[in-house]
Amino acid sequence: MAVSDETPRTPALDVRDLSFSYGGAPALQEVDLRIAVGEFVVLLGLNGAGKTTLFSLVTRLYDTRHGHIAVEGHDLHRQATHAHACMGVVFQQPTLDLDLTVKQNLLYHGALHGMTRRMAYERAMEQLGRMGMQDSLQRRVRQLSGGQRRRVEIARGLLHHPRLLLLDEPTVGLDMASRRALVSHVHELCASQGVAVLWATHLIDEVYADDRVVVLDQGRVKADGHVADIVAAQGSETIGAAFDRLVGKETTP
Ligand SMILES: Nc1ncnc2c1ncn2[C@@H]1O[C@H](COP(=O)(O)OP(=O)(O)OP(=O)(O)O)[C@@H](O)[C@H]1O
Repeated sequence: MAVSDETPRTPALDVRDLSFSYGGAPALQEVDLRIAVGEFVVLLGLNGAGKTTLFSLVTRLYDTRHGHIAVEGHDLHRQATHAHACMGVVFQQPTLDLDLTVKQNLLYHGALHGMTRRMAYERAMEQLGRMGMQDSLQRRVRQLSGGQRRRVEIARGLLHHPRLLLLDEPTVGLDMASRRALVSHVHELCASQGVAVLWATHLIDEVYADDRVVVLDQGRVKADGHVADIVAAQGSETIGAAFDRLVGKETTP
């Protein structure tokens, strides 16, 4: 039987009714979030909104007790290995080994994902090549700039060809030019490699005019839509003003 064009594709990430508390303090409340294959989504929230907690649950650093998470249709609990194989992660705090070379860092990650050295090397060259960083393969990470290190982390996150890339405030500590370049680079990756991306940030200038934005505030999703729709729904002029209104930061004239 032919599959209808209208058959919904399995989302790259499917989060349903997710709640989480630290002790008695709720950090996430009834969060729903679906990301389609190849979609770029900005998770926008102030410090403390719950972005990192959400990442910790999706990457299974914390255990989900209330709610459901699936990656590419793989339930995070019952099919954890498959779910993990489908995701790449760039954490808020850099996790490269500074004393190893770029090559050593990437090949080690490849080994963790069961790749031969040759395959990991070829993929490392492929990913670094996309960023114009092939020449950095033999350099120690310590010798790289902050922006270059972030690119290596993204290359590492993509080495096992995940369908979903999670980035938690990946531009922290970078100057404006490096931030802009990184945001642009990940948008391009999304378009050219069909990778779904969840980009967490509190910086409004990282949002592109046609991005889909999920506004998280005090653990709740306050808005989920494309920039123009959120701006219109809030009766605001800009996404910055709409965001301020949604999180109650609006200043009265
Ligand atoms: N390990 C922890 N123990 C107790 N409370 C925590 C812990 N981690 C986070 N929280 C609290 O949970 C809430 C959400 O924090 P979280 O780090 O997820 O937010 P965030 O949006 O990622 O913020 P930031 O951008 O500052 O990292 C905050 O109120 C925070 O104080």
